Amino acid sequence: MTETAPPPAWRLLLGYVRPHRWTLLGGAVLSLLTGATGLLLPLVARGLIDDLAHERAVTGALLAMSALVVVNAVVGALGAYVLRRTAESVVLGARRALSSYLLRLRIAAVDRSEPGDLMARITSDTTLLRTVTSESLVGLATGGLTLAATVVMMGLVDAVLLGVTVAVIAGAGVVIGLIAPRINRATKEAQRAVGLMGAALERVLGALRTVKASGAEAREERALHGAAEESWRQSVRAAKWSAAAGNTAGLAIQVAFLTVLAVGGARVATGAVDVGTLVAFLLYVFFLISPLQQVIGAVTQYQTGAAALVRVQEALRLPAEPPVRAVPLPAPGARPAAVSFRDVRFRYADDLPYVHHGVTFTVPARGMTAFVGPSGAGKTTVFSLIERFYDPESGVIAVDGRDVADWELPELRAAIGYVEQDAPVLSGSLRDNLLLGSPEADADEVARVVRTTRLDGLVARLPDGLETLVGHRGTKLSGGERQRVAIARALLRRPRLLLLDEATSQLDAVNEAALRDTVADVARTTTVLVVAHRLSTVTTADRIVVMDAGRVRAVGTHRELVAGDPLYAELAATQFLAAGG
Ligand SMILES: Nc1ncnc2c1ncn2[C@@H]1O[C@H](COP(=O)(O)OP(=O)(O)OP(=O)(O)O)[C@@H](O)[C@H]1O
Repeated sequence: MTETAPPPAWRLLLGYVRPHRWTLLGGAVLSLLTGATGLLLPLVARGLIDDLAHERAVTGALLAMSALVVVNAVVGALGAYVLRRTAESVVLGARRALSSYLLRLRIAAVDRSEPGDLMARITSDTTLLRTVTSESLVGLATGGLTLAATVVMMGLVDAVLLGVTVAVIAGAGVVIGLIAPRINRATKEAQRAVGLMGAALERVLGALRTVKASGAEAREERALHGAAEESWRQSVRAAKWSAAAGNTAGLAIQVAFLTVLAVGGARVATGAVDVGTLVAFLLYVFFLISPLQQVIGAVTQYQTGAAALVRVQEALRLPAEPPVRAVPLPAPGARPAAVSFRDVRFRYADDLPYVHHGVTFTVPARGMTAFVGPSGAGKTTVFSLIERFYDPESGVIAVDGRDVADWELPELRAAIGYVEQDAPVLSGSLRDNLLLGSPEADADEVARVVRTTRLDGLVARLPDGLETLVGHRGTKLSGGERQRVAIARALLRRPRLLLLDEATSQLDAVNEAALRDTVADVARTTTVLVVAHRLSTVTTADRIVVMDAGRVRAVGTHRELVAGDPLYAELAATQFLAAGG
């Protein structure tokens, strides 16, 4: 992977804001208008008092004042709404981009990340873009404009005093320049701690039963509290520097006021300027307070947003698969797929040992092939490579004689039905789970597959049938039921190639026999690869591939291998039999 320097945060921010630039501009104009109508009010009030003093009719002035008040309130509310809405749209844009991207992440990237941290980046970090959009960008624009206008006015009044003021403000700028990176760093650390907390939470909630059964609540609690406290500590640090930055504005104005008073007083004494000019100038110095505060606020807010943006961007730089386009599933009766591995070498990461040291085998279309071998031999990895969850370092993996690297990913995966060893079931209804990989399957097909996987008894028993919610990760189902759901889900895709990573845990004898018949039936029309843990599976297989320590050591039928391969003979005698085959 070539590493290019990440673009600066402001560029990233503009990227997210660009689609909303016109509404943002509209919001900024509305808030400027609100300010302007507010400024007009004293003028109209002065007119009203004038009218009263000269006993003129005040109706006009009263109407004008009322109109101004109403316009101020309405435009103010509208402006706030438009800005907030735009900011929410920026957050939405970032969340959509990030969630689409996370779904496309390469499995290797997910292996190296913490899901809880990625979740925090989508939820918590993107939220920080809200204020940076509505306050920072708009504050910088409106505050900057007012600041520039005031400075121009000051220049018209007296250039020397302007020089004094600008020098003081520049000093404040230097202080802010020193403080801003600290806010950025502290916010980044605070958000990192939020990510750690997400990861710690995910770890606990993903295995709450094990945590409880291990009596590990107190230790896990300490880890969670530690992350929460770290986030607090860093947020407080950021708050401290933000407060210091905020006060710099007030301090700069006080210093500017005193310096202008001293220098201006001296200039009045020498007759360079008159008292009126000095007073006018001092009034302008006070006018500076609000825009200066706005600009400094914008700078500090920006640091917070920039820190979050960098974290969002880090996630967007993880290796991902190309965007997928929907492809149809194989038509009923589509021909089964052939699979071959030629001298495949693979390791999960550059710093990990090789898992495949030149794996070679050929599986013809149709029929059942079982992979057996000691734990860790690299059997499941064969499936991961066929699905292209990972790419081999060398060698060729071919489906239908075509290198999987040349297949379009969605097309390759559409041809395959994959049942993982731990048979994951997603939260939602039973129907959602069955139709996950084949949303278009009709009721008859579902009913047929439910029958062949012997889920019909379960469905009949459940009060809501297929609509029953299965709970987080399918906790409301038994282990065996989860396996059957996973198999049914894969079968509904009418795969040309079925990858079945047999669970090491047992199904009950009746269900096991039924599923064996189903898989044997499927193997008549489809290519089935099974990572086998049961003797009953290998005895029905057309061929068996024996793997050991990342190599294929023998291929044959059960009868041939029992006679010809000592490792297989031993596995068959111990492991399979022990597993209840
Ligand atoms: N995502 C991963 N990242 C790093 N190493 C991995 C990963 N998955 C598996 N491994 C390692 O690769 C090796 C082979 O794993 P694999 O799951 O292919 O074995 P297996 O033969 O299917 O074992 P079992 O029969 O126990 O399921 C193991 O040593 C394992 O520790």
